[in-house]
Amino acid sequence: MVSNTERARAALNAMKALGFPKKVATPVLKNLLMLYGGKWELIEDENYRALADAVLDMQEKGLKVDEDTTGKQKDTAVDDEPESHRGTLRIREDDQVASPSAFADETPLKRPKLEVDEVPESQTGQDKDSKKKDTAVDDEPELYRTRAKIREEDEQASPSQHTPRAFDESMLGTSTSEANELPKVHIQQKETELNSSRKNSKGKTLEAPPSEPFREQATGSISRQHVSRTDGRKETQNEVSRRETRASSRARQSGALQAQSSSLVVYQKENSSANGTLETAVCLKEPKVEPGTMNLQKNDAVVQHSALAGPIDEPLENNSSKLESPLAVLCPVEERVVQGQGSEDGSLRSIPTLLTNVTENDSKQHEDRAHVEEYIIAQSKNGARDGIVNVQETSSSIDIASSAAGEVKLSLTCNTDSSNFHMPSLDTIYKMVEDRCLRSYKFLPPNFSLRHLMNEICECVLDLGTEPSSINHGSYVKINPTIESLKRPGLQNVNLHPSSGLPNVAVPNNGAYLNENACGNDKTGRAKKAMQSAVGGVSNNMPECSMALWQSNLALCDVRPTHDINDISKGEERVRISVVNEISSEKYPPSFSYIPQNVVFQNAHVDFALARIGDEDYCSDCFGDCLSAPVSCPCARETGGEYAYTYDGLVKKQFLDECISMNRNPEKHHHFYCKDCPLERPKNEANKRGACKGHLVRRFVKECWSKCGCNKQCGNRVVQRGITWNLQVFFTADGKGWGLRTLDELPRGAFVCEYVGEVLTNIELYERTVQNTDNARHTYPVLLDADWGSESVLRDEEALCLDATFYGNVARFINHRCYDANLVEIPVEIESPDHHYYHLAFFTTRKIEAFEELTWDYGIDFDDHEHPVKAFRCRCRSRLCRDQKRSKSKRKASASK
Ligand SMILES: C[S@@+](CC[C@H](N)C(=O)[O-])C[C@H]1O[C@@H](n2cnc3c(N)ncnc32)[C@H](O)[C@@H]1O
Repeated sequence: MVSNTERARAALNAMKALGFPKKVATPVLKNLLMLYGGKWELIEDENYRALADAVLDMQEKGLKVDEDTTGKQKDTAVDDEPESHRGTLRIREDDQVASPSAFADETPLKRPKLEVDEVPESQTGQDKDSKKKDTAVDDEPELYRTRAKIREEDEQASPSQHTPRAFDESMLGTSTSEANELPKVHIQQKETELNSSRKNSKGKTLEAPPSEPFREQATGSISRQHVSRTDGRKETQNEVSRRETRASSRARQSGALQAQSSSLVVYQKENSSANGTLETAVCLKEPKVEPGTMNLQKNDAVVQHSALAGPIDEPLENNSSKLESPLAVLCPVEERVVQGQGSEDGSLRSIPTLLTNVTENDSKQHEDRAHVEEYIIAQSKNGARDGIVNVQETSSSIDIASSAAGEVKLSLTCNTDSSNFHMPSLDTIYKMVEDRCLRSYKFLPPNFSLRHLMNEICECVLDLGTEPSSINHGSYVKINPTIESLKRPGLQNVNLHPSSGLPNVAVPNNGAYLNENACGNDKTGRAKKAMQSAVGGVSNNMPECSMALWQSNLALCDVRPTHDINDISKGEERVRISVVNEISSEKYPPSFSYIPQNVVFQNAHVDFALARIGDEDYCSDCFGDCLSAPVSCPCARETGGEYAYTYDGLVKKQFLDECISMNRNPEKHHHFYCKDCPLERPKNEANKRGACKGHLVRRFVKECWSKCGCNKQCGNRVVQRGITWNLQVFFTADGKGWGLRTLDELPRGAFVCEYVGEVLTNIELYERTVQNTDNARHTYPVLLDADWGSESVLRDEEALCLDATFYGNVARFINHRCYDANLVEIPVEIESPDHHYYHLAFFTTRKIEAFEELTWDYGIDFDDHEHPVKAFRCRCRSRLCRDQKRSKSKRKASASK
């Protein structure tokens, strides 16, 4: 028996003979082997044709990338290219639609073919000439010559198989019998490209009667490829059966996975040729097999394919009764929400379907699992799609189906008016969804990846579905999350983020099974891992986009603690910050991510460039401790030439008094009124924009920093050294929830902590609060408006605030106290001399006893109903409580009426 090593060597040698170096061919071979589930015969078939094609595809892809990087290069390349190649580029450029390659980023094997295998009969003489010229071997780029060479070898190696020749002139004029032997996918794809290219590159459509569906496709925006015959000729029965026979034998080799997809090709082709309407499925992957004839159950799937099966760009037929679906994708009858119904207006409906395939090599027990993502857009007239596609009348749906053959399919159905629909690239979809999730849920760990989540979902379905106790082979899970439903509040007892939302999940047949196993009790723990990996390993910090499946299971499982009660900062601070609750049974504060320093959420402009720090803003000449120097350095300029701190690291009395006074009696201090207030700008849309309410002009402390000559122990560096006192998060006894207290006695003027959170633009904050339909309990965001008066116009990205709701430090636990709070916030400049961004540091307003609660005055106007965060009923118990005063005056007013 020939060993794998020998087979690999032989394959690489064959590639070498074709001019592909080992280092190029090796990774492709590996990929292919994975995709083929270790079936060497598929690779060796036809003198390694599949491998050669894959290598070529990869090279071709590389070529396109190069071309696309510079416009100039692109133009030049196009001019020298054969028409067919040019066409492919044009499709991308002109139609602004993701090209096949755009969907095939994951693996070169996903790239569709670009061969000239056949030209439609309707092609004009002029076209033929130009085609001949374009494809003449002499004019071909090396890539094409190599392809031609492969084809020649193929023919020599297995002439009986009628392997198509590339760039054979005899194939350019008409559909020869030889050309008819080509795998249909190649032919039709090529035709599409040719037609598109001609139209796009020469500014006119040169061929084909408009009645042909593919013409519409090539010029429209919905789809770039399809697999229908485009020569206006219906396939003869002989051709169909010959093709099917071929496919059948190939399918036997390659297994059910390939055959499943292939069956669709047959179906689509037959219907398209019979009908010719614009109902198209686009598959962006190249099959190595032809339409198959596996004995599949009829299930009317709109789109089916596999990692190994190829571009299926054929028009779909209304009458879907002939459409065959994979054996395993059996939709329980009760799950067929809509059968054979169209959109309400009867218009075309586009159904982007996202598929993730997981191929298992049985013998290796999951070792050679290959994940391949594919993209298909299917369009069906009048929604006549009964079967596995679950059509929601008004919203989108996601269907998951798994097969005994190890295939997991996720299909996403979106109802839309398709008249101006064009298919975006998978990557742009991922990006947009991630951006939206981030905007809506605010709580995605930085490494959250939708792509990863998709793969993990498939793996989980597969793992759970292949558990011995499972009864769900061929089962069908229906999930209908819309962005809105994702925002719905999460389960209360799950201890997830308060703003978590759940998609609606229906789990026919095996709901109980999933509940038992999805919490990580399955053998592989993959379900739990999926959760964690999708959100960056923090399972309990699940964002709203997590699936209800996982969340409901969490409720039944022992979940990981939300926080470490010994140190809520998880070691991020210099001191440990413990958590205690002596009042209620709530063990931990609600989930949030602890960060010791501010992080920019998205659009905030925060510039730490050293070059921006001018001579007047740092002390290059200082050495050691600036406070000990005989003369104050430039860093003291901000505080009138005197440092703000004492040798003991406390804020000096005079400066502190001034800051306290500003907080307690803001009306006595200078306010700045913007002409165009950034706080009012976002209200434009709602026509609620009002006049600037004024911003208190505050005093800043400026600390020395990296550009300065002094050392880290310099007395003018306090806030940047972080928390030094022992603090504790505790549950308050007076109904304020969690709070922060000191375990040490604190002197007056001591730095306690900084308010740390996400740096948002005010627009982002506005969007957050407006979108906060589920009333997530926000901590109080703080405006960084202390120096807005120094700018004539503040751009949106410079009008910033801090929000600690989702990411923050201990300061998020500091409760409010009206007027006589024991902490005062002071703006501190550290890294950046511009005051759009600065640190907000809390200093003690008086001596504070150990175990005293720390408080600060949020500056709430309890009558201001426009504040982003709805005011609470104040329980500060200060004699000067503004809320109490308000209540009293309200009571008085109503009593006097
Ligand atoms: C920044 S958080 C403080 C931490 C919060 N207590 C907790 O449990 O997470 C602000 C929230 O605490 C509560 N809070 C703060 N000060 C309060 C006060 N004086 N009276 C009543 N509730 C207060 C309010 O719910 C407010 O929205």
